[in-house]
Amino acid sequence: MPGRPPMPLDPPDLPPHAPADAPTTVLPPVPDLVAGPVCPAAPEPVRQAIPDPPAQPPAVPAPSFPEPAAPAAARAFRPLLTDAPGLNWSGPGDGWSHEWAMQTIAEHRPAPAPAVGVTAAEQPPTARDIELIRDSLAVVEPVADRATAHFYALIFLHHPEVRALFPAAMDVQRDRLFRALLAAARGADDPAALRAYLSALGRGHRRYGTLTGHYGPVGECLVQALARYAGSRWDAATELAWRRVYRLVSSIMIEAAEEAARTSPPWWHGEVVRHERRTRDVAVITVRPDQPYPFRAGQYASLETPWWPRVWRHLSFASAPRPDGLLTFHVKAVQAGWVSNALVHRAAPGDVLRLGPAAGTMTVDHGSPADLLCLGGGTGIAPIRAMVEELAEYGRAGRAVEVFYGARRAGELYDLDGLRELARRHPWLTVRPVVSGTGPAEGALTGELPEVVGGFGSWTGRDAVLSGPPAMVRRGVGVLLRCGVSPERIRHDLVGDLAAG
Ligand SMILES: NC(=O)C1=CN([C@@H]2O[C@H](COP(=O)(O)OP(=O)(O)OC[C@H]3O[C@@H](n4cnc5c(N)ncnc54)[C@H](O)[C@@H]3O)[C@@H](O)[C@H]2O)C=CC1
Repeated sequence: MPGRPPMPLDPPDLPPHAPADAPTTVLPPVPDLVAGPVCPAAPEPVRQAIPDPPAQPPAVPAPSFPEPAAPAAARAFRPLLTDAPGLNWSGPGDGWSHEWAMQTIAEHRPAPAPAVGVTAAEQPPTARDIELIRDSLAVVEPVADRATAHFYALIFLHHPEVRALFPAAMDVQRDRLFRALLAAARGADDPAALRAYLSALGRGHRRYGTLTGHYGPVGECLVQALARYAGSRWDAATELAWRRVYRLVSSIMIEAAEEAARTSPPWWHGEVVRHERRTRDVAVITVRPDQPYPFRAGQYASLETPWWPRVWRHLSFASAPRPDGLLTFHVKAVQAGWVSNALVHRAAPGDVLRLGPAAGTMTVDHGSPADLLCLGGGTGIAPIRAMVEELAEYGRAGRAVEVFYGARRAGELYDLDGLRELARRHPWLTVRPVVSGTGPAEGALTGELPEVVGGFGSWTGRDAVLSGPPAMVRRGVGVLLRCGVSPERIRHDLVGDLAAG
């Protein structure tokens, strides 16, 4: 058995870059804010007035499920990791982290009563509150790892019943929480978008087992942790600001979760029915959900594998809703990616995954008369493939769709045959493979995907969708803006990230 880490006063360092599919959180206030491919601030494109818009895809009716049903023909879940002392550094079940947490908390006893009146904390946040929150976050940012470790230590010590909702390894989780707080503070400028996002977040948190009663204690722990690490920047006005914002955030999430509980289960089970290795690292996985699963092309789901309990990873649907109800995902095994490696290298037909509800706003606007330009990089092609399928079913006649599909090597264009097959059947669709690395690239354009698209000249008047590595999306947006695409016509899955600069 691996030895326990020494007993430092500080928790282990966070990895500089969290793997794409590292653990996601299970508690409010905003843990998933940065975990998903789509962030809340995606602007709704300007809708044109057009006669007789084509039919939208029918929404799959969501039946009422008081409790999630047992999966049909499910294989028993056999977690790979049920006890990992070296990883499970945080939580009352772990002696090392327990000791550390006791020490840190003893140093800083919970603040007595809040310094502000209940009534004041119940008021909606003001613009000044948002400023105070941003100021205090700026102070906490350099010590974010300690602040978030302290936050979780407080939760796990004072509310140990909550520990079971979290993944065993908490390191990436800590990083996510703070980045989420930053993203929420930034998003406060657009209350409508933030509300939409928080509602989705509240619905999504049902899959973790989050209950309405968890929000209050979590808020208290958050305020205490921030109070400790905001140092002299913390005062009564800042505390009031945090309480108001937290109250608003949690009320939106709770309302959405309770609303969703009336019509849909907190999660779905999905049995793997097909597993195709397309390259060494990429698998295309088809899943049969145990109940009707409502979604739109361009959205994504959170997935949990049997091997890494409570570790969720976002994946886009790679096909439009179809009559047999099956769902397809494209997964690339990334370095240190627990979920992605399990899905690519271990999953097989018969394995049962868990799925959270569909989320994301990068859907096709069938009311738009504009031609559509799509940039898909690597497995980022997945939602674009789904959107093309949906357009084939419901798109308006005469709307041209151009897909640029980028990879580093020709052999990595794992979905090119399928896209070309679609293009053969639908003359409105053009598919252009783009290869950025050296090596043979027969039939493909060469160069970095954004620059290749920019080389085509003006794209004025188009709707555009981008999906792929964040750097590609960022550069792609810049190129499209320079090529005449209006900002409100550009959709991608990194809006919050881009807003961050
Ligand atoms: N699996 C899924 O359902 C989805 C995945 N994604 C994301 O898509 C990404 C796919 O990653 P990989 O397949 O490894 O792609 P990759 O790293 O192999 O790159 C794919 C394409 O993007 C271009 N690219 C990469 N970095 C670039 C940069 N800095 N500037 C300009 N172009 C750049 C490459 O030249 C290539 O054309 C991941 O970040 C994943 O999270 C996004 C949406 C859905």
